Amino acid sequence: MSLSSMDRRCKPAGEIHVIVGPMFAGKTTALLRRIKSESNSGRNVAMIKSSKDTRYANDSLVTHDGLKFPCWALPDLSSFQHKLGDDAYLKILSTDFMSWKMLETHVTGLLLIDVICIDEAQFFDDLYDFCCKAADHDEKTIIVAGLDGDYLRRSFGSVLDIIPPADTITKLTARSELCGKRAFFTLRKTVGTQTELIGGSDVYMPVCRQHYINGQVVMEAARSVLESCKVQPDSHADFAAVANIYVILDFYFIAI
Ligand SMILES: Nc1ncnc2c1ncn2[C@@H]1O[C@H](COP(=O)(O)OP(=O)(O)O)[C@@H](O)[C@H]1O
Ligand SMILES: Cc1cn([C@H]2C[C@H](O)[C@@H](COP(=O)(O)O)O2)c(=O)[nH]c1=O
Repeated sequence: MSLSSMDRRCKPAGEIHVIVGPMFAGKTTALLRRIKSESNSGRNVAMIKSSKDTRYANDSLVTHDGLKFPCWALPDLSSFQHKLGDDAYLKILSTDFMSWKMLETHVTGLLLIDVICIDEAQFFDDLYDFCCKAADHDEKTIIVAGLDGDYLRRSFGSVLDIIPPADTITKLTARSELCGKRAFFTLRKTVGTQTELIGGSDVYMPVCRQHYINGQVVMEAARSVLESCKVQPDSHADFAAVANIYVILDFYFIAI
């Protein structure tokens, strides 16, 4: 069998597109733009975000400047197909494209998903398996947006794992809140050290490389002062230490 006749028998292929960058870079805004253009081309789109993000209503995706779109808030991606219903998800049940076309005419009114957008991808542990299955076997176009790195610039969740099977990768940048230069990183302004900490501009700011390095030094100092407070609770030294943190932070975040 020639390659071109095999091609004709093949099912149409899916796609994976990945959008990464720090917080406030416009990843969610880019997803919304993409949804609009896909819907304008007549394709059915589903939007998924993580149910870990409880900042906004569970049924909407909201950008940092307030744009909204209805979405599914899910704890993991494997529950998507289950919630949506197998018929709606599995646009092509049969291996044969023609029999799908026949089936389609009988399933009127059923929402058949062509494009799946995933926001906050860093929170989904099953990202790799879901994206590969959906694109390779189920012919979906998957558009993934998420943080490539956490506040310590470590790889975040499984986002980097889907770079190899992706068709395209876009790294967006924000504007540094401290100097206006291009911001590649997210600085955490609070002393918490857990990797996952939901928040917006109250907790994080986008920064350039220089302000990331300086800011990390300041925050690490603040964290160790607070850590030392835990050793001797209720002492006068605690208040002095906490006061010091505010002086340092004031100096860094306001004076600079
Ligand atoms: N430091 C900031 N605080 C709040 N909003 C910001 C800040 N920097 C940029 N923004 C706004 O956020 C928008 C991007 O929001 P969004 O698409 O939700 O970003 P992301 O999903 O990458 O976090 C920008 O267009 C800008 O208007
Ligand atoms: C850097 C960093 C961020 N997070 C959280 C904070 C927000 O809830 C989301 C990112 O949302 P966005 O759409 O990209 O603005 O992730 C975190 O948990 N840990 C981190 O290190």
